[in-house]
Amino acid sequence: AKTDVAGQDEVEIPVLGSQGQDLGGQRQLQIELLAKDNALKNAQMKNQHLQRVISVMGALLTIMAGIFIFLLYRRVRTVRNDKQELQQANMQQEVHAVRDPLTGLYNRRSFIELMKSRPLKLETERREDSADNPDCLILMDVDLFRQINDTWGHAAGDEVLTEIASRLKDAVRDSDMVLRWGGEEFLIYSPKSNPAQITRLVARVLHAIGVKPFQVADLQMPVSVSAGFVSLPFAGVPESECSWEKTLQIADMALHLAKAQGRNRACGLAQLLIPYERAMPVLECDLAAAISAGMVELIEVNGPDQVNMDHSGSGKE
Ligand SMILES: Nc1nc2c(ncn2[C@@H]2O[C@H](COP(=O)(O)OP(=O)(O)OP(=O)(O)O)[C@@H](O)[C@H]2O)c(=O)[nH]1
Repeated sequence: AKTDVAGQDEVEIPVLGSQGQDLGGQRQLQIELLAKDNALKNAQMKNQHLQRVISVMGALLTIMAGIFIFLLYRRVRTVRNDKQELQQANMQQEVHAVRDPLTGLYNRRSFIELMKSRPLKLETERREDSADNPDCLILMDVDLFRQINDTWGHAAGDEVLTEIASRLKDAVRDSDMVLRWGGEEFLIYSPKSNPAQITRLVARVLHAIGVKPFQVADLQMPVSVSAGFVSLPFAGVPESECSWEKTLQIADMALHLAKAQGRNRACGLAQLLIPYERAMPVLECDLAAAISAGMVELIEVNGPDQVNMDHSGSGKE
């Protein structure tokens, strides 16, 4: 301590001046830095939290999108399956509407539909060649089929019908139509066949059925058919006068004549030898009388020789 003029000691006041200010400033700076640091950490924590929320939300969204896509896929698949099933059902219905379920052949209904659409064709394409190349109807009935059923059982009978269908299809041209007319009756519709072709086709059909016994399980069965055949239009008579239904009735009469003459054969009615109006009433009542009276020309086709047509004995190999 210094002594002043009055002899009193001068007290040395510490110089806080700029040093103190520095300290205060540093502390302030530290506080600010800490505050900034805190703020940064807070911001980082908030950021991390936000990121976690975003990740969770993203995961949730992904899961939900996955579930949505899965459900959508299932729905689309179900709708597609339903549609396919419906289409298949419709197709089956269509097939059953035109096909016989046992043999797979066309059925009676499909033939009627075909005949309904036929007059349209008649007007255009058939005019020129219908006289030379008429269509042909061959109606067939399996011989003694009841005996086959009674002796070997209904299932064996069914197999015989299926095999007949297969042999008939093999015997005809691609353009011919083979139908199961009902029960043990079959029909071949052969468009545009001349008379010589018709006779050959009928012979081929009888041969296809009768030449080789049918193999059913371990049985060997001789099978034959009888047939009646006619041209359509019948004997050149316009269909406006003799419709396809009436023509088929005439084929049925010819078929019964073939049965009466001993089976395994076919009878065809070709030309009328007197006018249709006079021939028809006799023909419808008594075909044999109409033939012997020279009203209609008869064509006969024999089937192949049969070894033994009696099914009441055993046909086991
Ligand atoms: N297995 C089987 N039999 C059938 C079917 N449809 C009809 N039948 C049988 O066919 C037989 C027809 O017999 P009939 O009309 O008396 O004539 P048939 O014994 O063939 O004698 P003919 O015609 O005089 O040679 C009957 O026994 C019917 O039950 C079928 O889908 N399956």
